[in-house]
Amino acid sequence: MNIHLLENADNLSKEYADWLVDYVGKTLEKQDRFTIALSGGSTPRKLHELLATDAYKDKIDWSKLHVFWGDERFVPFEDERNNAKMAYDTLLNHVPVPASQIHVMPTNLSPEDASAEYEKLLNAYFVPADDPGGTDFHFSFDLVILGMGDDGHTLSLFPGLPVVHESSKWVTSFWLEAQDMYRITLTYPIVNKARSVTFLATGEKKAVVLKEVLEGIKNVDLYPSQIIQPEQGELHWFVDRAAASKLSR
Ligand SMILES: O=C(O)C(O)[C@@H](O)[C@H](O)[C@H](O)COP(=O)(O)O
Repeated sequence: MNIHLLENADNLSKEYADWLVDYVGKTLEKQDRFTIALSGGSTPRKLHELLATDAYKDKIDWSKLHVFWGDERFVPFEDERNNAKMAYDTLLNHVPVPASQIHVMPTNLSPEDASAEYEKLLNAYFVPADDPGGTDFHFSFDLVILGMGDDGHTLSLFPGLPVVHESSKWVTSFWLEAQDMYRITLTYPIVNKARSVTFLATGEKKAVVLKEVLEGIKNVDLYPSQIIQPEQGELHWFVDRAAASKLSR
């Protein structure tokens, strides 16, 4: 695991943007597409806005990006809570990713149909045609960007819910009582097959839970972020000083 410790949220966005430019560039020297799953929440906003500035826009070959989401609040696209809307407003409306390569989690179908359709799409992207059962399938996304809630959740894997352990599907949906809405989310097995997984966590409200997630006893029901452990890929945590303030190292 790699921990990138930055002074504050602005520095973190800049460090992450530089890391991303480098990683996308190196990956595209070896292959001609880059698959990325974006996160919802508020933390990635600054990063998105930075990537959309003139200073960064031209450093990434956006035409090669294939964009997905890690999870979605099951509200219409126009709703301010919709994760895809946030990403369009802050980044995707400002950079030239071909529309056919942007794969929003649908919220205009039933939650079950939406997750089944998204899973089918991921299958088509990641399971080699000569290995339909996916038995020799090593990697999914080139990059998954994740956030972590103050309660230790990531994606829509919330503490104490069965969805944390879902392993028979890559995408699932469920009713989230606490927020009075359905959620659609990637599950841990497909995320753990990514080549690189990066968490972004800032602010003192995350300090206690970050310590538990990184240094505490493993208990994924209490701290679902702990279930994210790439099998063969890299795990990076980008944290600011406030979020890291309780870590012992
Ligand atoms: O849709 C969502 O709510 C998420 O994708 C969620 O997992 C998010 O990443 C964390 O809650 C962190 O959110 P913040 O960045 O706002 O702290």
